[in-house]
Amino acid sequence: MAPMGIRLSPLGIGVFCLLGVGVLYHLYTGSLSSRVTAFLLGERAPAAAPSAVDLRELLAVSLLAAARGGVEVKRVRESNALNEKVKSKTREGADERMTLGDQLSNRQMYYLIRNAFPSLQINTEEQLDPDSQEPISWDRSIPTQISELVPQQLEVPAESITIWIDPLDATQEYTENLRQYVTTMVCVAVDGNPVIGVIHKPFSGFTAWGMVNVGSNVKARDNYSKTPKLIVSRSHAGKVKEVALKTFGNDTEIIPAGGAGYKVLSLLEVTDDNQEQADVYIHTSYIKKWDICAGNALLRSLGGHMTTLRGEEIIYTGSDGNEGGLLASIGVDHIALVQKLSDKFPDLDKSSHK
Ligand SMILES: Nc1ncnc2c1ncn2[C@@H]1O[C@H](COP(=O)(O)O)[C@@H](OP(=O)(O)O)[C@H]1O
Ligand SMILES: [Mg+2]
Ligand SMILES: [Mg+2]
Ligand SMILES: [Mg+2]
Repeated sequence: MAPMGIRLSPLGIGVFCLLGVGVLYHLYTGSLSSRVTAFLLGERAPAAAPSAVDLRELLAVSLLAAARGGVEVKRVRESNALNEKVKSKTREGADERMTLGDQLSNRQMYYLIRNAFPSLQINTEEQLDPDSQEPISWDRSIPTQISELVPQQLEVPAESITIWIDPLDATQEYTENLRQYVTTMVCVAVDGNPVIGVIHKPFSGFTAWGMVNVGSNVKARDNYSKTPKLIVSRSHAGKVKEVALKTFGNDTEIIPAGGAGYKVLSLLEVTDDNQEQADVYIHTSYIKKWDICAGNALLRSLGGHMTTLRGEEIIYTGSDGNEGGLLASIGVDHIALVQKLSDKFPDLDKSSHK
């Protein structure tokens, strides 16, 4: 009989003893004691550093970022207050322009991704003012088109990821009000390989995305011409026409167009008005990785290729520049194209076509 007339049931004693053993075990292993200590000291428990990131989440946030950036791009263009500046010169001496559209889109896109994934490496074209951060957040929802395609998490180590953002591709054409060429782009590279690409057209609302080995919302066309129609830069042409005509013949059709994103879309079956079609995209001068990474991932997700003119894969880590020119194709023999180029230009090297 217990004191003061309380009777302890044997079951109650058993449960109490088990709880006691559990508490002692947690204290011993330290997990509870550290949490109790943190609580007593008023500390917030540190969030576990996420060492793995779900690629489905990265695709979802990339789509949202491209769309949010696009809203700014469109709004600024429609306001007609572009606040255009020359920020620098290209190696060839052309003006590199930047507008309020580039800057505001950059801020939205960068902080949306940065706030959702603070530990990831993000490389974006425009500079950010650390004093005016954007308190934008992502609700972590994954669109059904993605979750249906990939029901399971696709985890990769956070350290393996590099994100490339082009907040406004075809700035030159944007300033000329050639709206069809303008895109916003996000790319996710894993160990330097382009894996997720998003290209969004702000003025039509069209978006193309692809994830390598997973799928895409667009397709390659059914047919590509054996005498390829080439698409090239209209504002940073360099020696591309000379190279194109000498390689593919003087009768080759060449389409000058703005934007690296736009030119990749021209190789695909795209249900968007104001989108020309071509068979091969060639660029002979220097170009930055944020201009080409999304298109590279998108093409790869559909079985296409984007390489240097020499056929080398482009690695999306480290320096932001691509030196070896660009050759992009799908549905044709890419190696044969590389061979054709090097037959005509045996001395084609990293510096000869800037
Ligand atoms: N020689 C060069 N040097 C630097 N950037 C270049 C370049 N050629 C093209 N680009 C960039 O690549 C993108 C597509 O160019 P183009 O329309 O001439 O094909 C543009 O991106 P932005 O508009 O994002 O700056 C442009 O600035
Ligand atoms: Mg660009
Ligand atoms: Mg840009
Ligand atoms: Mg630019």
